[in-house]
Amino acid sequence: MDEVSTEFLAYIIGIIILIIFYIIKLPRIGANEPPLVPYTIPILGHTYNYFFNARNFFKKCKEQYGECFSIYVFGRVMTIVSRSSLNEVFINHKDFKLALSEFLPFDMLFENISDFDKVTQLNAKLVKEITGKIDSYTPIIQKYLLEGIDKFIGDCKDPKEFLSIWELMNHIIALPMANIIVGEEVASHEDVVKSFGVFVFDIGRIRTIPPIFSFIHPKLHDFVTTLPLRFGWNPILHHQKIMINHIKPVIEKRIKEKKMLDKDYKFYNDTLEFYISQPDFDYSNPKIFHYYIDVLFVLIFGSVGTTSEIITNGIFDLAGRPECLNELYEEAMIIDKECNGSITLPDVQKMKKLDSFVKEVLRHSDDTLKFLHKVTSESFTFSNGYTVPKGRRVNLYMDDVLKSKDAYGDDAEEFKPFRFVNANSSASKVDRNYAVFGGGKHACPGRFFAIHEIKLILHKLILKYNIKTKSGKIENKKYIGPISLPPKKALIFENRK
Ligand code: HEM
Repeated sequence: MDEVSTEFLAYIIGIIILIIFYIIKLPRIGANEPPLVPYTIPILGHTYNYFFNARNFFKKCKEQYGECFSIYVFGRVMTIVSRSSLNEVFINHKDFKLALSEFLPFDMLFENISDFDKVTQLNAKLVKEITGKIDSYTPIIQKYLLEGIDKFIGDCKDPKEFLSIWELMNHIIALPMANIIVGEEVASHEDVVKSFGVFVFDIGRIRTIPPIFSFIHPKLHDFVTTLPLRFGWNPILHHQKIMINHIKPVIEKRIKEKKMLDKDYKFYNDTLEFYISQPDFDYSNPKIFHYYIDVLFVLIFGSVGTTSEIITNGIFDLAGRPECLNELYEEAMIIDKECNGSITLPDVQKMKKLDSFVKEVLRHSDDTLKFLHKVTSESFTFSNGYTVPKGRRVNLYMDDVLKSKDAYGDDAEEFKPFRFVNANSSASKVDRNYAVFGGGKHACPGRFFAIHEIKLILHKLILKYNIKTKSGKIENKKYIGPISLPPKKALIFENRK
């Protein structure tokens, strides 16, 4: 064969491969499914709009296609569910499951856990127990928050500029969280507290690769992103080692005490006691002990980064609005005077303006879509008649819920810090128009604890510092497609006179 005909053959084969690829990748939508929004570029589908124009794109799609519609992103169909149907996803646990593994390879990260549902149930039980004792934890939270603020922000007689505010807040709240979760003795080690603070960011590094390989096949993306793990780089191992080294001697000590004191044994006020008291707990069996260390890290993963993200958003929302900061300062001063600086649970409950502010911060978290689920039953039919098949990715249109004019009025888009002051609607209350903590049976059990801690730290920061954005403006969040992250801008802290 001469050179020209070889080239021609290669060209034809290339075109055939492309056509086959195109046919394989054509989205298939069943008869009764939510409509697929048309698109112009094959294979790419709606990926560009999903990534670079999320807010406007989903608004237009809803106006045109209604409550439920489907889009084609990263080589797969995804159904978007808006406000009226969204709650059906939360309450039908047999049909939908939160698809966390789409973001992180949990089964590879936490090698000692085989049943994540069991772990979630155990941690949910633990969190409900600590919520019941929130009053007894308040002095511990307060003590270590103050220690963290002093250590990481300190004296700002001369204004100080801080750049990585989310990391800063993570380090501060790691202190009270570590003291409550693993207890004061274990948390007295600096590397333990540091692990609490950086663990979420270390894991997050796996998430940084956008799912471009999913255009070929989702499994290829999973394979590529887990390559470092397959070659032995697991960001958890280092933290596990630290925790095992410091927790083991404390457990040994407590078990000895228990034997010696029997009924007179005084339970420590931390969640380590909860794990130790589980019937199958055995620290001398490495398999069981390492399993519980992983369970502990799942709790840290779900509790520290989430809380510090909202605190960070809150500080930016304050720093850009001096009039709001002043009004909250006045409320904080009155409460601080009444309790002489030592806050109790009823004092936190008195912070009505702060509670309303925190709720508005959460309402403005600004994720267009959130809570990616997967259909786990054969199919699910919404009350509007649309059916989604098994395996379908279902994402929730949070903007449509949290910025709903029906629920929040014509000014729903506006940030109004004191919107809820007289509304008898606290920041931790779950309802269908305020789904920031999920909904149904699995709604976040840590929300009372989280709001309590967020209010406490903001109260202490507002009392101590005047906080401003360096630019003097309200800073925008960072957007990665339909997901938002706190602004990555500088803040100035200055002591109050
Ligand atoms: C502002 C901070 C927080 C936010 C925004 C948040 C949000 C959420 C969300 C959206 C869920 C899933 C709900 C669902 O599946 O429907 C969840 C579950 C959970 N959260 Fe939180 N969370 C926060 C803080 C915390 C804290 C501080 C703790 C622990 C002290 C915690 C413990 C849990 C647990 C154990 C679950 C699993 C519940 C279950 O599946 O039954 N969370 N959280």
